[in-house]
Amino acid sequence: MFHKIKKEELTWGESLGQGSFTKIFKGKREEYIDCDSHQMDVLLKVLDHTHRNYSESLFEAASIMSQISHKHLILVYGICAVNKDNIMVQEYVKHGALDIYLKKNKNKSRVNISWKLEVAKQLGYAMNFLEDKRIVHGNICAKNILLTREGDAMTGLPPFIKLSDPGISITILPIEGKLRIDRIPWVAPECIGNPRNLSLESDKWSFGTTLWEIFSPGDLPLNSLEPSQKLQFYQDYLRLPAPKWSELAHLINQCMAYQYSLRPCFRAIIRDLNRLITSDYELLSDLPPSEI
Ligand SMILES: N#Cc1ccc(Nc2nc(N)cc(-n3ccc(CO)n3)n2)cc1
Repeated sequence: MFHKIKKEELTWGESLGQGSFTKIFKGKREEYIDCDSHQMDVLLKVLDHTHRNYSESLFEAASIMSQISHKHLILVYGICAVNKDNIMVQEYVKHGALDIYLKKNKNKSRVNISWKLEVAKQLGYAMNFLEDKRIVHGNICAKNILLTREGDAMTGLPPFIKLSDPGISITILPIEGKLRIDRIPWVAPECIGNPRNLSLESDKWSFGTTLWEIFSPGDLPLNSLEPSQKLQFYQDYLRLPAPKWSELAHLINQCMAYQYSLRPCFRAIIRDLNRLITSDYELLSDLPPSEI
């Protein structure tokens, strides 16, 4: 399962924002290694009291991430459950979530095509690792990608990302609720009607949507649609607006195949991303970065 962390070990810092069910805070964790104390930065993810009934889903998310370790997966130290608070304690990632970073750096030259391809490839490695272990993540999106290193185009230092925990699983969200529709177009079509269809294949669909997010300058897909129109999008087998770069559009559409057996495995996705990386340089000559 996961390590139980005592309240006394934790010191609370500033609020860093909130998700749909949780609030996140910076914190410090006191830990004793061979009897002298060490203070380390941690991220405290607190389940809202109103969603206390979702606590076992938060524990499940922590448990999944605690069972495995990989350089592109977030390190979860454990859970601290005190009176009515349920807190997931994870490593503190310096630059936070990718969706916010992309918005903030929308037209910065630092976040160029090779930067985005590197981030996409690292996510592919994390997903390939999970696929090899037959572990379903269930909530792949730019909000759950964390940036440990911004990278530096001058020195050629690439960015470095870690995939965060999946948070509250869609399988326990009420079927009629808006909360599940809000996850369109990240959640695969086969999971909207029956979330039990969450699978390694549905993670591939979400990867496709996340690729679209990474290459769209900070836009949210289908953001302008009402919930009913989002459902209709799937019923009409519609596609996200294709990026101008046709090879990228092709890869996104392969991942977001409505027929889940047609979605490529992550080994194939990584191979295709490597092809884009090598082909990318001819492309640079004729399109400004924001026009991909
Ligand atoms: N300004 C600012 C700022 C915000 C957050 C961090 N750090 C961090 N560390 C983690 N381990 C996880 C997260 N998350 C953020 C959203 C989610 C949802 O998954 N996680 N943020 C650093 C700077």
